[in-house]
Amino acid sequence: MDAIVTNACPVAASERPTQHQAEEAVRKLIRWAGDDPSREGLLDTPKRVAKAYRELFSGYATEPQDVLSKTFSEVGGYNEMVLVRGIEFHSHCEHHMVPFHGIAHIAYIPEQCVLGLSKMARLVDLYARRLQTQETMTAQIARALEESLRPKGVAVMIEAEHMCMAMRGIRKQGAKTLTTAFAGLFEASVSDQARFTMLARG
Ligand SMILES: Nc1nc2c(ncn2[C@@H]2O[C@H](COP(=O)(O)OP(=O)(O)OP(=O)(O)O)[C@@H](O)[C@H]2O)c(=O)[nH]1
Ligand SMILES: [Zn+2]
Repeated sequence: MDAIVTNACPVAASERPTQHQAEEAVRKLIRWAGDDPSREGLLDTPKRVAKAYRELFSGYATEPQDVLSKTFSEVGGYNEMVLVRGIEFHSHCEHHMVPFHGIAHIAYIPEQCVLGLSKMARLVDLYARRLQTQETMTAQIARALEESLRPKGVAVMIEAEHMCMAMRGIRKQGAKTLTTAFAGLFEASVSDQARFTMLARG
C-alpha cells in the first residue's frame, strides 16, 4: 500500500480559533443563510454548534497508537482471520462538511498478537470523527492496523451513504459507495480478498 497523507491535527493548538471566535463564525453563517442569530431560538445555537463540533470532530485529538497499543499474545495458537463486521459510523465529508454514514468491516490475520475487539471500532471512530473522504478513511484504518499490529494481512471495507449526494447536488437517495483496502496476505491473494468480502457481507 502506498504511503498516505495523514490529516491528524494539521493545525497547531496555538493557531486554533477560540471558542468565542468559533461561536462568532456560526453567528455569521446564520446571518449569511438569512436568519437572525439574536432571535430567541437561535441565541444559544452558536454555543451548541461549537459543542457539537467538538464531539463530531474529536478524532483530531486522538492518535491511532492511543487505541492500538494494547495487544494480547495468549490466544492458544489462533492464527486465522479475525473479522469485526458491521461497525457503524458517522463522519463528515471534507468537501461539503455534510455527514456521510455507514458501516465498516475490518479483518486482520494475526502474526503474534491480537487486538481487543473494541479497539477496531475505536479506530473507526477516531478517523470518522475528522473531515474525511471515504477513500482516505479506508486507507488510514488499514495503514494504522498494519503499522501498529504488524499482522500478516489487513482488509478493510466501508459501505457508506453520502448526504452531500442525497440532500443536495445530484440528490440521489440510497446510493452506496463501497471502498476497500488490502495489505499483506490480503493484497497478494484474491481468494483471501474474496473470503473476506463474503464473510464481511454475510
Ligand atoms: N471521492 C470522493 N468524493 C466525495 C466524497 N464525499 C463527497 N465527494 C464528492 O466530492 C465532489 C466535490 O465535487 P465539486 O465539483 O468540487 O463540488 P460540487 O459542485 O459541490 O459537486 P456536486 O456534489 O456534484 O454538486 C462531489 O462529486 C462529491 O460527490 C468522498 O468521500 N470521496
Ligand atoms: Zn460531500
